[in-house]
Amino acid sequence: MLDLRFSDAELEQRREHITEFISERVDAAGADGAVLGLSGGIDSTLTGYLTVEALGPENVHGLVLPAHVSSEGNMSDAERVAQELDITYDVIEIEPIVDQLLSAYPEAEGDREAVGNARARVRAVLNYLVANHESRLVVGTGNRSEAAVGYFTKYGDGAVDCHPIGNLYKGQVRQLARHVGVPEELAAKTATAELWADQTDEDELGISYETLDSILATHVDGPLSVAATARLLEVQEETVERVRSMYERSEHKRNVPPAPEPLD
Ligand SMILES: Nc1ncnc2c1ncn2[C@@H]1O[C@H](COP(=O)(O)OP(=O)(O)OC[C@H]2O[C@@H]([n+]3cccc(C(=O)O)c3)[C@H](O)[C@@H]2O)[C@@H](O)[C@H]1O
Ligand SMILES: Nc1ncnc2c1ncn2[C@@H]1O[C@H](COP(=O)(O)OP(=O)(O)OP(=O)(O)O)[C@@H](O)[C@H]1O
Ligand SMILES: [Mg+2]
Repeated sequence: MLDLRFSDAELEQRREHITEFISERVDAAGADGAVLGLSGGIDSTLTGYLTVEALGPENVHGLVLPAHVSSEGNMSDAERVAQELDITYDVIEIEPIVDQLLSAYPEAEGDREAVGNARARVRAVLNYLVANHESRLVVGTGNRSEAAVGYFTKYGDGAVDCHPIGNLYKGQVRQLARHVGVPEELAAKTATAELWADQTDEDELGISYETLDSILATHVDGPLSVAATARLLEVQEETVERVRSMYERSEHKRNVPPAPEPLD
C-alpha cells in the first residue's frame, strides 16, 4: 500500500492549518464557539482536541449522545475526552427520541439501516438545538475516506457547518491524533459508526481503511487509472472499481440538492 503518513513538519503544518480554519470559520460566522458530538471514536476525539486548541475550552460544548447500541466503553471514553479537554458537556440518551419516531412510524421498526440512520439524524437535531441556542457552529468530524465513499448519514453526521479534518484520510487521522497527544488507546481504536450492534466500518465497507486510503489517494483523488492503481497497489481491479463506484454513487451526498435548471 502507499505510505500516506505525514512527516513531523507536515503534521505541525496540518495542525496549524486546521486550527486556523476552525477559528476563521467561527469568526466569519460571528459565532460564539463550537458544538460537537463526542462518540469516543478517533474522528470526534481528534476534532475535539483541535477545536479546543483553536478556540479554547470555554468556547467548545461537547455532546455525548448514547443510544441503546452504544458500548459503555465508547461512551465513557467520550466523557473522558470531554473531561480531559476541560469542556462543558452534556450526556443525553437518544433512544427515547428514536422510540418516539418509531411509534409515529412503526413500519420502520426492525429496519436496521433506517433506524441506524435515524439515530445519526437525532444527534444532528440535538447538535443544532445547542448551536442555535448558544450561537455556536456545529463542527463536523468526517474525514476524506468516509466522505469519498459516502460512509456517513445524509443529514445525520453529515449535517454540519464545517469539516476540519475533511481532507485527511483515515490513517492520517490516527497519525495526527497521536501527534496532538490523543492517548494511544483512543488513537488505535477500531472505527465503528455504532448505529447498530457489533457494526464496524471495515466489515460494512468490505475493505480495510489501509487499502481504501491508498485507492482513494491513487485513483479517486489521484491521477492513475483503475489498471495502473491495481498494479501499483497489488490489488484486484475489481476492488478499485468498487471504490470508484462507491464514490460515484455517493456524489449526491457531497453536493447541494439540485433543482431543475431555470427556464429561459
Ligand atoms: N442518486 C441519488 N440522488 C439523490 N439522493 C439520493 C440518491 N441516492 C440515494 N439518495 C438519498 O439518500 C438516502 C440514502 O442515504 P443515507 O440516508 O445517508 O443512507 P445510506 O447511505 O444508505 O446509509 C448510510 C451509511 O453510512 C454509514 N454511516 C452512517 C453514519 C455514520 C457512520 C460512521 O462512520 O460513523 C457511517 C452507515 O453505516 C451506512 O452504511 C436515500 O434514502 C435517498 O433519500
Ligand atoms: N454516541 C455518540 N454521541 C455523540 N456523537 C456521536 C455519537 N456517535 C456518533 N457521533 C457523532 O457522529 C460522528 C460520526 O461517527 P464516526 O463513527 O464516523 O466517528 P468517530 O466515532 O468519531 O470515529 P470512528 O469512525 O473511528 O469510530 C462522530 O464523530 C460524532 O461526532
Ligand atoms: Mg465511531
